[in-house]
Amino acid sequence: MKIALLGYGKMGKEIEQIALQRGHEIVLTINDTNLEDLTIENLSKADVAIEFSTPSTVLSNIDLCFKASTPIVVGTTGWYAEFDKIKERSLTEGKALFHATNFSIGVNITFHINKVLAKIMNAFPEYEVQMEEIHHTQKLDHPSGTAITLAEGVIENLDRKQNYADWLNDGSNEKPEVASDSVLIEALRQEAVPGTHTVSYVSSIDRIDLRHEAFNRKGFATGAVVAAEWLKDKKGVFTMKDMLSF
Ligand SMILES: NC(=O)C1=CN([C@@H]2O[C@H](COP(=O)(O)OP(=O)(O)OC[C@H]3O[C@@H](n4cnc5c(N)ncnc54)[C@H](O)[C@@H]3O)[C@@H](O)[C@H]2O)C=CC1
Ligand SMILES: O=C(O)C1=N[C@H](C(=O)O)C[C@H](O)C1
Repeated sequence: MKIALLGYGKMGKEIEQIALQRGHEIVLTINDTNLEDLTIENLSKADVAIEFSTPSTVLSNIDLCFKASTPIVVGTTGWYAEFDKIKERSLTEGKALFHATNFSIGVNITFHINKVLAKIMNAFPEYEVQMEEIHHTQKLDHPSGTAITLAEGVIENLDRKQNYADWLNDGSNEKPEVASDSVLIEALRQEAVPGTHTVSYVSSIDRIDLRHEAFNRKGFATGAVVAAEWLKDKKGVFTMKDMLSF
């Protein structure tokens, strides 16, 4: 498969290694030093594009891939406010889009358990739910896309929670008070952490933690390449649940 890598930073480079190991060819790599190569003509030479760039560049990259009719796998986070518009456009124009806030199998298993646990906790109002995400200091968005997906899983299944609140705990501010129907997501930034997410249920007598810790970026990168292989000849909008069998 011929792959275009839109975003050739930490994730783009990790994806390149996995793609080559799986027998694919990288026909285009884009970062902020060669944007002149980011053309519809170049994109149309790829069977699929894998997009891990920045929250401020992802939408124009999706637009270019749609114009080139190149299926696109999007891992970039921090753009989901625009998701409904992009989905609508993809469906009406017959394009192919695969998106996920987290491509790792371990996190997707965690997403599933999180929903089951939230449903169980309806019967136990003495537990308060809270969330924490820890990432490297270069991360541009907060809370992480994964934390938002976890919060959505709680909100869909735990009747006493209706929304989430974001707290970037960088030492300059106090823990905010949040309404009782809100899940607080605490975002911490620490040197070189690939991504750690914890959903906690805390009562006055004990605490239950559901925690996923990525040791490196291989899980994210492998998931993105497998998603690209899966997407290649499809049209429509897909995510990990469509590809995984649980
Ligand atoms: N869904 C998932 O499983 C994962 C998602 N991510 C997300 O992927 C994104 C990228 O993460 P990293 O690789 O760690 O960031 P990074 O900062 O290391 O790399 C971003 C790259 O995008 C490039 N870039 C800037 N403008 C561009 C443009 N117009 N078109 C294409 N590339 C452009 C930059 O030069 C840089 O090379 C972030 O939004 C992050 O949250 C990261 C890991 C896993
Ligand atoms: O920026 C990152 O690094 C990561 N971003 C994704 C997110 O926002 O959830 C996925 C992973 O946690 C790493």
